[in-house]
Amino acid sequence: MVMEHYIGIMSGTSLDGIDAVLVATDGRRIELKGAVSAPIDALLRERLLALAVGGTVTAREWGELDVALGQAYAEVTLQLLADTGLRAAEVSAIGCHGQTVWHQPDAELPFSLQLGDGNRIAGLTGITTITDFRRKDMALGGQGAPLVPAFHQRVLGHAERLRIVVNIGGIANISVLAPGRPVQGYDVGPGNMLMDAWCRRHTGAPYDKNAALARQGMVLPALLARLMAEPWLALPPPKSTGRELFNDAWLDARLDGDEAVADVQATLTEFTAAAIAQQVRHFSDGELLVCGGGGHNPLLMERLAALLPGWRVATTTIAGVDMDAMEAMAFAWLAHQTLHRLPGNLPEATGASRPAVLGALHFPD
Ligand SMILES: Nc1ncnc2c1ncn2[C@@H]1O[C@H](COP(=O)(O)OP(=O)(O)OP(=O)(O)O)[C@@H](O)[C@H]1O
Ligand SMILES: CC(=O)N[C@H]1[C@@H]2OC[C@@H](O2)[C@@H](O)[C@@H]1O[C@H](C)C(=O)O
Repeated sequence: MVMEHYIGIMSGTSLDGIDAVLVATDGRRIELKGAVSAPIDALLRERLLALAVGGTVTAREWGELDVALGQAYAEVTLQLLADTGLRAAEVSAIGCHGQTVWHQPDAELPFSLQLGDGNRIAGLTGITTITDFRRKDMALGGQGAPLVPAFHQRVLGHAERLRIVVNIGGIANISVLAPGRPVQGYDVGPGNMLMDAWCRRHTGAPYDKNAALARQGMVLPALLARLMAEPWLALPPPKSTGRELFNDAWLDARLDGDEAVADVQATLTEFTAAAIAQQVRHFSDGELLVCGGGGHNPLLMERLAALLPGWRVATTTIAGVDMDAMEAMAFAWLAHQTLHRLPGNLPEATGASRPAVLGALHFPD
């Protein structure tokens, strides 16, 4: 098949910024050609956070955030084109995940909502733009997440070795790539979300850089046990979660209130590793390949290795796929699938009744 260019844009639940990549793909081979990251404007971030924890919002606020994000995604795309020297006409499509502001897969009226106006992206870039990747899967009874397992399988599946890819973004999700078996994939618990929120609340810094704060503290066993007792963690897959569950209120309800800041940070780091390890242990020993920002947290990586003796713990970068580009690459690949009317979801991961062509198309003309 012919190699075509696609752009993938991801701004994840950590709300740390926008990642955009340019790939060449024929659906099977995927080559990374360029990448740009841009911070999300601080005010925009605060407004989005307020929305993501269930704050009251007017239709006007809603529409403004949708447009502001669409504008930001378009600007990152134009930067990527400038950096790589490619013209818009040479890009087949953009796959833009958008910003998740609410995800309720198990409610009576399930939905997952991502903001970022695709009309604006298509209009400003001149490139066909695909958005809203999750709701078709949900319409078919699925969780609408995770969507990356099919892509993980394509780029990191191994003929003989069991590999588990864990994306540690705001939420942590795993893809179990077992030779000769269907891919399994589901969310396993918080990724950086609780660690980031605690650090931000007590130091003002957006995250605990290199685990400096956590290393000053001690794990509090009673608190760790209360965190691990969260019933969602023990639910069988398919399952997905988000900030709607793992937020400040959830943590505060489990604190005594007199804990030292660094001890809570240490305990949250341990909890994040333990919730991932607990799921990985269900499978026989193999390789655990980490992508997403959590792979840059040295304490988290140490704790995963310590909790999983017998597993080789490394980043996906070592296995050949850039850990920071992985998710954006997945949405570039999903755009390829949609444009060619091929399915993007894996029913065994999301629980949907069938594979489906995902997303909403916005043509630039
Ligand atoms: N040097 C570092 N030390 C500690 N943590 C780090 C470091 N670098 C990145 N991180 C963590 O990674 C986070 C960003 O991760 P990432 O970009 O994968 O999130 P995301 O795009 O929101 O992901 P998702 O969509 O999967 O939720 C930061 O908020 C921080 O917690
Ligand atoms: C609703 C939503 O945005 N979910 C994200 C989030 O971030 C990680 C995890 O939770 C995963 O389920 C998903 O993202 C990836 C890209 C996915 O769909 O596979």
